[in-house]
Amino acid sequence: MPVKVYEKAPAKINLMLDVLRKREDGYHEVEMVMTMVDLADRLEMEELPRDTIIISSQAGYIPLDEKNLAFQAAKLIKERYQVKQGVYIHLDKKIPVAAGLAGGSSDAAAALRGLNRLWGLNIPESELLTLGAELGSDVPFCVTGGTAIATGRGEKLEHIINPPQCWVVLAKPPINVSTADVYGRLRANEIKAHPSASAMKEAIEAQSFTDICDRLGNVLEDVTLPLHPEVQQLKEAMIRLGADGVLMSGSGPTVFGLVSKESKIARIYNGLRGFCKEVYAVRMLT
Ligand SMILES: C[C@@](CO)(OP(=O)(O)O)[C@H](O)COP(=O)(O)OP(=O)(O)OC[C@H]1O[C@@H](n2ccc(N)nc2=O)[C@H](O)[C@@H]1O
Ligand SMILES: Nc1ncnc2c1ncn2[C@@H]1O[C@H](COP(=O)(O)OP(=O)(O)O)[C@@H](O)[C@H]1O
Repeated sequence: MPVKVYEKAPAKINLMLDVLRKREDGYHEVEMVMTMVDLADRLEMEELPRDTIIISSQAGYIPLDEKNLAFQAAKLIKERYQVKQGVYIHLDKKIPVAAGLAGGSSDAAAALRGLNRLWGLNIPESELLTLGAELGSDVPFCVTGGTAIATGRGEKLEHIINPPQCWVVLAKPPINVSTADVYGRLRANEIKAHPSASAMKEAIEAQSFTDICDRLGNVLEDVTLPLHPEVQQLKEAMIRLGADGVLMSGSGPTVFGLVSKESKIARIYNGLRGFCKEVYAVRMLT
């Protein structure tokens, strides 16, 4: 059995996000198309002989106790599979926190995958998905990665082919947005324009970059944009600078721009750096 394993935990973006209704359990029934981008945290997991979970990170602004989603993943797997050993998990954070990019969820998913290997548990992926759903709505998608249509509260997945390769420019304004607060403020029965998951699926299956850009849509923008006008300004700046399609990811506040031509990247990246410090130019993970 290995004594140390490594896992990459990539960020997700939502190419479309629709909310159908609020459920009795407080969650919202959603329809989303999700994919991964090449901006990733890195987890190092080392077995400890004693029954303990220790988390460390160079990022000063995330919890390192039981509030950390990687800690919760380790605790869940230890309890469910009666693992007596402990683990030391180091999180090399690269994904901005509370950004709408599922950094915490992807860390939890990477911990599930990594600990399955570290402890030789042979848990099938279907079971990792069930465990993931106990940790958060976005965790199952982060367990598998790829591109998927997510329904239910986000945990039911239908995998589809990846979009065609392109650049993704991400910009996170220096504000904090809470996912629970954004869903809490949404009036699901007052949504005027519902983006279509099937139209986005068709565009991806046709590998049409233009149609993908035309069909981007996220109803959570209805909540976050009026609350934080700088997100709208960032969207406008990205379009002005030449991005082919622009959308807020998840509950925000990160805005992403899809760009097909590499020659445009420097102008967009440098232009955005005038607005905000946290800008990344990465590839779509295909
Ligand atoms: C909006 C999205 C889009 O991908 O991502 P982020 O912006 O967080 O990255 C997700 O739906 C977020 O998923 P995730 O961040 O895993 O949410 P959870 O931890 O399960 O839930 C946090 C809170 O959001 C609300 N919530 C979440 C999912 C959902 N389908 N309906 C909800 O109403 C609930 O109030 C819940 O208490
Ligand atoms: N490993 C982790 N990385 C980042 N944030 C974490 C982690 N564990 C718990 N959190 C908490 O989860 C919340 C949401 O973080 P994150 O997953 O980055 O954002 P989002 O849900 O917007 O994609 C933050 O408030 C953060 O304190």
